[in-house]
Amino acid sequence: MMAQYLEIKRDHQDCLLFYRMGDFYELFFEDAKLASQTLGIVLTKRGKHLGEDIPMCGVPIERSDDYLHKLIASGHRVAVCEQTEDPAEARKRGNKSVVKRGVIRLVTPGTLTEERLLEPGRANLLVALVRQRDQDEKSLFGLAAVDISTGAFDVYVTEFGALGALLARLEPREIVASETLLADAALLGRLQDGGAAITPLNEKAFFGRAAEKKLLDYYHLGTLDGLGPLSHLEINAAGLCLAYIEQTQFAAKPRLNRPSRVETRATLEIDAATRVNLELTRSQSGQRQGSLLSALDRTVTSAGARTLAEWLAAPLRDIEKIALRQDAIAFFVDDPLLRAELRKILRAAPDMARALGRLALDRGGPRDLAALRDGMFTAKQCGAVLAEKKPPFLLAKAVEFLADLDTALPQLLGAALADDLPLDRRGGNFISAAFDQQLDEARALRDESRRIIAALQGRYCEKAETRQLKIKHNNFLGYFIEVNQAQGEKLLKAPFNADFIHRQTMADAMRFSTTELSQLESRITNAADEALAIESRIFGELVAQALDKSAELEATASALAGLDVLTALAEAASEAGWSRPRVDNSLAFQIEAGRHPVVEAALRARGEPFVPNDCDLSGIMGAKGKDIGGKLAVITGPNMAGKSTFLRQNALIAILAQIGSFVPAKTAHIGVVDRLFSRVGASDDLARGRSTFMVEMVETAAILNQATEKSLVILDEIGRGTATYDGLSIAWAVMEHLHEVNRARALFATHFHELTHLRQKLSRLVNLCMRVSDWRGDVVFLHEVAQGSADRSYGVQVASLAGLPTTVVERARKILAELELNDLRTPVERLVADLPLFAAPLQAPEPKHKDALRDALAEIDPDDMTPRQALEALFNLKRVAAHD
Ligand SMILES: Nc1ncnc2c1ncn2[C@@H]1O[C@H](COP(=O)(O)OP(=O)(O)OP(=O)(O)O)[C@@H](O)[C@H]1O
Repeated sequence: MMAQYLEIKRDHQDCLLFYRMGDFYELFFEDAKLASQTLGIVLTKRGKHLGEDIPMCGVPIERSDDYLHKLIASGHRVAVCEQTEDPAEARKRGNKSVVKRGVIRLVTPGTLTEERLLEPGRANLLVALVRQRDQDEKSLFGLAAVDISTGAFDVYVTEFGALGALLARLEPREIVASETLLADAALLGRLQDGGAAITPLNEKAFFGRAAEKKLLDYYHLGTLDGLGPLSHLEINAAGLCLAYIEQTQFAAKPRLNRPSRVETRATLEIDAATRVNLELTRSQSGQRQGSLLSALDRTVTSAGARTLAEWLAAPLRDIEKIALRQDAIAFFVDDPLLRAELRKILRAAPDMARALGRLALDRGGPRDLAALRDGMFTAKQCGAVLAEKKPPFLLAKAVEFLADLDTALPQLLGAALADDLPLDRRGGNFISAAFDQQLDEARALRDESRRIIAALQGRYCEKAETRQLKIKHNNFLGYFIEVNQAQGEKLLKAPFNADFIHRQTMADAMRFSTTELSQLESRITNAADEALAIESRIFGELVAQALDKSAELEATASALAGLDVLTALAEAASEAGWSRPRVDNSLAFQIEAGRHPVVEAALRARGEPFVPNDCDLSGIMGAKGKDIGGKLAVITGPNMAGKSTFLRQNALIAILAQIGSFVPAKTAHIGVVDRLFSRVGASDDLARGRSTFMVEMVETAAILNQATEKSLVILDEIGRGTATYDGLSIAWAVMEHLHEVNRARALFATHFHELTHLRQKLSRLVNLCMRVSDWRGDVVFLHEVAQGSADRSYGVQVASLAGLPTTVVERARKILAELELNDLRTPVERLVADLPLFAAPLQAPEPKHKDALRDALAEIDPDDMTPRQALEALFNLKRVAAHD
């Protein structure tokens, strides 16, 4: 057996091997040590290898999902090795022969399907990445994202610059890419940012024609035209993904939708840093709690929760699509009774997509079939309730689809499945009585035989003249008669031994059999086996029928999820008094009485009010109706006054508006934002050797390089991580660039009050400040945003509120008074007047030094030169150097 183990293990070095032995998966050698440590289970030993004890540990089959969950969560991959033949078959080859085994599946983070291994409210994406360089050596990436638990399959094409944003949006659990690609350190760093498992693949076999063939075979197509227009990059990425699925799933074939192209330009692009800063799906500490998603989520199904997370990760840019969602939400806001009724029905909707995914992989059970049945009925019910009203377009389409749904399958499942369903199908008893005549007969025989056993026990008691006789069952002996020692001695003798045949003597009992009992046993076993075989056949037939309808089932599941999200967004909007924003293609950004949904909810929980604030960054039209660009608001005010909250709330309102949701504001008018950037708060990235200041500058650079006049930019205290004048100068130049070049709508919070003087130069700059009142020397935060600039920072007062020792606070007051006396601001005012506007030297400066020597060197190709040519080249270089 060890030889077999070692042979299988050799092919799966990068996985822990779960080796099936009876009712356990056993692990050996290093695998056992690792698993026992990770899982906290006992490490034992079994036999010897090369003279050494073999470490071993095991997990029981019925709890293996829990153990798998822990191992995957701690970054391991697991190869599941099953017995591939009946032990009886192996015995036929001789008593010592080993049962055949083989790996049937690799369990990796991106290929999970089991309910207990998956997060209900989160997609479980596997991403395959390929690269292509164009003539300019620019990289383009093809990316395929598959969720084998639901069948979702999307393909994307993106540039390196936008790759991080796309990955941050998708949040894959696992990324597969070629070894060559992963050798690129910059790229690898970007892939590692999201914390996904990274799996290298030897790619050659999967590209080009091989990738095409993978797709054709998978979908049984003769030509790729059936998949719509896909580029080579998309085909390669999809092919790589399918290749990895094959490598991990072996014979099992997940049900996957056909790959569909997603245009990244159709959605609001939000880079990874901004997602983290704005705490969209997770708070800064990594929890769901405290994020926008958790404050917003009123969904009642897991599929709905996943869809909401997807919407929030990819807000739209198409104003028509946004309006369709808004119409549906408004409809539900206006009809709370209908909303409540639908939400009540939806609460019973099971996770159809994932149930279907498991059934397709032959990992499903009776409850998965029931999920399809219940899901279909729920969908029909929702459709009927909605049809009574006059719903807007998006919902009317759903009603139409649901009305046409054929109920033959759920009816069949309804008739076939028993009321109480076991989790596992192997034990049978999930098909209801009266569904199949053959099954009923086998079951009757099986159950009747059991009654006969009970009667037999009574008869044998009489025959053996004892009341202590029992008929029992175990796997080794089958059915047997058990009596105590004294009775056993008696049965060994005449006349009893004519009927009772001795089988086993135990310490305190003896076991017997009879010819009659043996015959009965085979009848019982046969009947039970037959019943099980029939149930298994019926299960297979039902699954086949369900899979035949998989496209319809999938569409039903997504209609239910969509309904859940739309009613949930209406629920959130009604609860918190949100309003429908006006979203168009202008450069407007006008929020009246906006609020931060997460901070407001936290304050409300503490019984404190949130102060709403207006914000107007709307673009200014130039002559001839041409947009000149958005406004740039500079916000000053003390720490703790609410600057960051104000900045973030406006970004969140834009995101909510573009997912089609209502927004926490009295009114809002937003011109669609193409990209959202934020540089908020301090964080360093020591793992990648970047200080706080460096991270800040890298993120700021990305903003200045990419923001357009349709973007929204949020900058919080740029330049504070370095010396005052360096910081001020950087912040100054950044603002000029934003105003003159990017022309994006922007909010800029700063402690450099000097920057407010730029108002004189920059026409679209507005100064805002957080109002505070000074009460007997103490600062009181009003959290109100007002026009104008803050007169002072109140830093010392805030420090005193934070509990700095009084001596330090007093000393700081004195120093501040000295500094103010010297009036450091005067030179800045002068600078504003004197410095030419940023626009003047906007063209990139000429390279400092034209390097002729370097150019000459670049032209030399040593591989292509004779020694004589090399010598000439050397002389030439000396000449160039002399002139330079
Ligand atoms: N509009 C508001 N209404 C009521 N409370 C608010 C409001 N805005 C902020 N707050 C409260 O003030 C606290 C501080 O806000 P915030 O972090 O936005 O201040 P800040 O000016 O950015 O401070 P710092 O400069 O120190 O980062 C918040 O945690 C919140 O409790």
